[in-house]
Amino acid sequence: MDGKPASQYSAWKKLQQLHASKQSQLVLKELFASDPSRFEKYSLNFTSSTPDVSILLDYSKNLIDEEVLSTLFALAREANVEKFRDAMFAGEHINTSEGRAVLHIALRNPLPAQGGWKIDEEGAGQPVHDVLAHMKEFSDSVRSGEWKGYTGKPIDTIVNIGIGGSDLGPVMVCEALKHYSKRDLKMHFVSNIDGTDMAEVLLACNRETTLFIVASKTFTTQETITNAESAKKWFLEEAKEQSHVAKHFVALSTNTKGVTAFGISESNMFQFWDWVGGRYSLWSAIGLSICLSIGFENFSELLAGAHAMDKHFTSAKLEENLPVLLALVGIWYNDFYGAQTQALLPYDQYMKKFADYFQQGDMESNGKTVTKNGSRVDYETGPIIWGQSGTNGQHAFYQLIHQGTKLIPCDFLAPVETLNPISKGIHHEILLSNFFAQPEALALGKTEEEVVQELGAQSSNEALVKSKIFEGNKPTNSIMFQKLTPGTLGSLIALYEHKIHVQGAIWGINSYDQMGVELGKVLAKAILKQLGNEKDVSGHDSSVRLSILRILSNNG
Ligand SMILES: O=P(O)(O)OC[C@H]1O[C@](O)(CO)[C@@H](O)[C@@H]1O
Repeated sequence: MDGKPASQYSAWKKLQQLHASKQSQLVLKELFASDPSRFEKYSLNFTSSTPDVSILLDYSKNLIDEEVLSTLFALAREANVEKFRDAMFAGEHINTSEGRAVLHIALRNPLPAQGGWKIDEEGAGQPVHDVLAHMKEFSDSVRSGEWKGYTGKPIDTIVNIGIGGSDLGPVMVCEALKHYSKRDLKMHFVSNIDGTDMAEVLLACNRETTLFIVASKTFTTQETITNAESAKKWFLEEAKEQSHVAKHFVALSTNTKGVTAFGISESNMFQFWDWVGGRYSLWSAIGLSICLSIGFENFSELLAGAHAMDKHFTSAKLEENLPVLLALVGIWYNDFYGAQTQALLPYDQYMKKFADYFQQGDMESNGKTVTKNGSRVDYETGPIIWGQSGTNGQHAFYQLIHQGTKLIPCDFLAPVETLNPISKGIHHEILLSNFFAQPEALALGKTEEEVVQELGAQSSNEALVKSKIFEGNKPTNSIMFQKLTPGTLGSLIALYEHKIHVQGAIWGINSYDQMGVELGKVLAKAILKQLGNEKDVSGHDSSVRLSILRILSNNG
């Protein structure tokens, strides 16, 4: 909680010893063979009735036994994980470097009168619900066609302009909940400063029927403001009158001054607060594009699903707490087995952006080298997050997971029921068969004897035999959920958010700032000023200087 280095905990030291002494005994094939109740022991259910959510976490295919697991829980206790969690929920300023509370959980918290927590932080109660009411009113009127563009036509295209947390959450959720979307409302997301991003989207837009959402917590982000200015210029080329902007541009921000200076009136602004981190902001006004796509009721269900997971996280004991479990087994590989990465592999095409989303969520949160009190860590912190939907990934990178030299812990996720049971459900059956087969293959592998038997006469080719051996013993979690509903997605996102929180607490780092993205931004601004004239190019290493000069000579 106070930024104590994790390596100083006695449980940490014991885990180092356990890793050294037990590695050869932690063999999944043998662990399953010797304990028929391993699945019952190492699986957990999360259920909620409103909204209806059912998630099964099977963590039996991890390189753990009772002793390892109980030491991991001891580590969580020694690191005061529960206290740190409660501090977040109470609105304490756990983002110490910026002196801020971390209250994305307040965005999905019902009012205290309706069973929510009381949180003493400006904006965290009624104002959240006032903004939600504004989002409902606005999204209802756009979706019903009541909101008209400057020539009196209803809106049929939404363009969300934002980057990082002001883009990735809305993109991921809109994609994941497409099944629930208003299909005749086209959704676009522009994030990159590369003009290609905006130019290609504008080709698909009609000025009379397009609504631009400028999403930026700070309203100073270079990419977003430049893209928004270009969109406004494009719009005014035909609309002409500045007053028409009000029908076609809204802003989601904490910065009222910046929004009004851009030319968007306060009435077209949806507010949020500095205690909402960008990468945790999809629950806030930043979710307006989600609301427009799937409707306010579904958006509310998404929030309720996350709130249900918040309740679980705050009330379940550590041993039965899904986020805590994911965090602890992650630490086991990250810090003791030397795993560098963690793959997220959803067997649900709607969730194809899930790993992209948590790349920012996890890596911007826990990609830190100093603890909260400023000492350099002498252990590994946040993992590299990556992945894509199954079965596509199987035909791309699974080879390396199965037979490469790197240990890659994987989380497999899949729905019991599909939303698209085409061809009598055969697609889903095949999908699920792969979802079960991969963790099994990763865990059990294939021995030399099995390969020899399989190859028969060809087994005299030793090199061939060796190439077909699967060492196995690769750890995985399997997460099965009933169906991809808004509520379920909300719970799943909150599950991973809290996993990140627990890991950050144990590592003693601040998971809620992102100083590491600043230096590049500052340098880019300085270089931008030099891109007009050769004489201005100074202060760089030779590689940057000569490359800039090459661009300048190309520009004549
Ligand atoms: O919403 P803003 O202020 O435009 O910031 C966008 C993104 O930029 C960052 O500050 C850094 O890349 C992210 O944390 C944030 O999500």
